[in-house]
Amino acid sequence: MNASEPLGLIEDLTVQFPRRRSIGDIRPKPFIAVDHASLDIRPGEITGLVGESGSGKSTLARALLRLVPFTGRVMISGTDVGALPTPAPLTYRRTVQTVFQDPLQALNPRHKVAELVGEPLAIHANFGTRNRQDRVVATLESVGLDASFLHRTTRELSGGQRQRVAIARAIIVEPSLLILDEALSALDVTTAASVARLLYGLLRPDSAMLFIGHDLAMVRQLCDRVHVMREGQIVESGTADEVCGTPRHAYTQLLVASIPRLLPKETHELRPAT
Ligand SMILES: Nc1ncnc2c1ncn2[C@@H]1O[C@H](COP(=O)(O)OP(=O)(O)OP(=O)(O)O)[C@@H](O)[C@H]1O
Repeated sequence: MNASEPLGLIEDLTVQFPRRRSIGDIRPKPFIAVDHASLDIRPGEITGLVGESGSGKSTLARALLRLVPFTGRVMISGTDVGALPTPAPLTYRRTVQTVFQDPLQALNPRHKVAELVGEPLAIHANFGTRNRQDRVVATLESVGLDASFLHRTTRELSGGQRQRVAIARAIIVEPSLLILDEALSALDVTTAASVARLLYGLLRPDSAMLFIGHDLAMVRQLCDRVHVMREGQIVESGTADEVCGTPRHAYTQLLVASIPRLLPKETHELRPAT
């Protein structure tokens, strides 16, 4: 895949949810959570998706994962996602992995780190079946944890370490697209910054990340390009510096104005010098 070719192409994506009937309302109109949204996701980049709570960011991500019905066109790594059955086949589920805000919900508390990180290799049986243990250790090391963590449960880890385990579990099957849905939001600033730095190291030229978040200061540091979502629509798109530095849409201006002026020191210079 060459860098000019998008890894993900989302055109006119619309997701509607039926509303419950209310008294006297025979057929209420469906609720439109994502409203004709278009964006692309380029390889080798971290694409940001920002917007206030309820603006439709997670629903857009769920459409990419083929978890909700949608109209419009979604192409991820050459797969026409709308043409896939629900649930999506294993081969596609390997292609797109997600890390959520709360790793305690996503990770079985009775399982040890070795099982949690190794499990996707068992699920995706055709992928990396040899030297499974070595691969688990190498993946843990790539997220800054070592073999001494293998036999701990998630309750024996800090929030940052848990999120690193969740990232290791997602990347062990080498997805083309890693969706980070508020993945840093529950972490303190220092820990979030160190996990954000880690994300750079994990980005391959043929893979991409979709970073969903509220924190525009973090998004500006972390992302290459940013899309701003409001009431299901993409209202502004551009490079992180354009969108966060010289926002054009009034809504983005409001979001930017809400960034604390004094950013904590740790959020500066997340990107390695180029
Ligand atoms: N399964 C569902 N049925 C009905 N409405 C839904 C469903 N899932 C989401 N919604 C609604 O769609 C809207 C968008 O929700 P979504 O979770 O995508 O927003 P978000 O931008 O990710 O918010 P947050 O930042 O709080 O996670 C919300 O009003 C939500 O209540």
